Amino acid sequence: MSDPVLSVEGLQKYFWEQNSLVDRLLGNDPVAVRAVDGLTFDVRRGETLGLVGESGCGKSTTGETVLGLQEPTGGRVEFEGRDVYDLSGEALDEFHREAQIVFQDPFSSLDPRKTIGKSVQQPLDVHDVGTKAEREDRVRDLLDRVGLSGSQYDRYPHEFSGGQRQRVAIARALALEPEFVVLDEPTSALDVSVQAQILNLLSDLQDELDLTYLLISHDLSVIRHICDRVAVMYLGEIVEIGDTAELFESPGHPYTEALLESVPRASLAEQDRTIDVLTGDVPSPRDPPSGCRFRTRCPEVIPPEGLDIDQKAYREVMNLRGLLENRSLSVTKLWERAGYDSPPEEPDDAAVDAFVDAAIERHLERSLPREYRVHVEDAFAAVARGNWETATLRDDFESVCERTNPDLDGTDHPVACHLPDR
Ligand SMILES: Nc1ncnc2c1ncn2[C@@H]1O[C@H](COP(=O)(O)OP(=O)(O)OP(=O)(O)O)[C@@H](O)[C@H]1O
Repeated sequence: MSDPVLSVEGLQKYFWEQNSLVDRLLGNDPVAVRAVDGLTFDVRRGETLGLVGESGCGKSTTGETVLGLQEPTGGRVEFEGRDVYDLSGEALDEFHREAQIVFQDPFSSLDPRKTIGKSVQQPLDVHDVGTKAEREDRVRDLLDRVGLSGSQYDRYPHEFSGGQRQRVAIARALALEPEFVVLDEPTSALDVSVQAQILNLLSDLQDELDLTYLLISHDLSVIRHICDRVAVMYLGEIVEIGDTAELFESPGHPYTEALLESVPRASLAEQDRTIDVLTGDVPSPRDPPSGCRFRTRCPEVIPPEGLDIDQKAYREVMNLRGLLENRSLSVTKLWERAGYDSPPEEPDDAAVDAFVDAAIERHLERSLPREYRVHVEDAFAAVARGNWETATLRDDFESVCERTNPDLDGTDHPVACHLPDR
């Protein structure tokens, strides 16, 4: 196993909202957006590590924070054994030369008023590399290397297609002969027909120039095509890391499995799937769920010991518990369903019974055994009487998944899940 080029430990990046002077004057408390919340991983020399996950799970923030483009909230990043956030002067300059980034959108990452030659040359000018003539020669050579031509030095970005512009952006990222490149969705803005060409170019350049990549993508086919290992991110955390082939064949985390299931499959045999695909939205990183962050959508959330109900019924109860704990059950609508134009001030027993029936009909499609159903009925009755605090159903239905956030365990293929040996 090769040594790491980049080692990340406990990395955090929070953005702060409601943090302006006006907010302070109005007495609004700042709200943390926990975009990256305690990541630990290595990127090994010469490999491509993929970072995959749904939109908003913190991939780009991770890429930018490890490069120091965003200031970290906590944690360490070591590049070639040196603490990146401690660097200054010449050592910081060297890091900026050795670690580069290619962004998703080649249309906005290139200055339309500059020739592509000047854009690629800019990092060489900034770092004062060689003579002017040597810099120009290097740029022409780079343009050849990325499948364009040195003779296109004086052309402007608008004269190029999306794929060609991304080649220019790659040439610019390579201008200073970096060792490590973050590729942030490098093909997402391109036509499908061009995507494979750019991925192949990146692979060829990696071999020729001994590069190490951190490839950020939400697209599993891109990840599978180019990555040696994959880290799966969910809501600011890594839930699984493993070799690409192994992770695709035997995903260890229910989230990874659900992500893989959400990719359309070509073969008929594979289309006949029984596992649920991902449903619901990713919760907000402003207020992530307690315990395992995936538990609000997980198809395998663990019921308390002795609770003998099937997973779909348990999911229904867990969704209901979310509504009760957030007090977001539509009480007025349930009273309407129960036959009341507006919520009665002091409902009598008959009114409460009608409310409970309406709520059960609305929120419990699956039948629960009588012994469990009474707890749900009691909770709805409490809501009908306005006693939200006694209606959490926590005592009867709480899962280990909401109490404790599982660690990323294991050596070769670490997985953060309470279910052992899935
Ligand atoms: N400057 C910012 N201020 C506040 N919140 C931010 C800021 N930048 C990102 N976020 C939030 O941080 C979270 C992670 O965003 P990030 O862009 O890193 O995710 P991502 O996985 O790369 O998603 P995408 O693929 O959509 O870019 C999101 O909820 C996003 O809204």
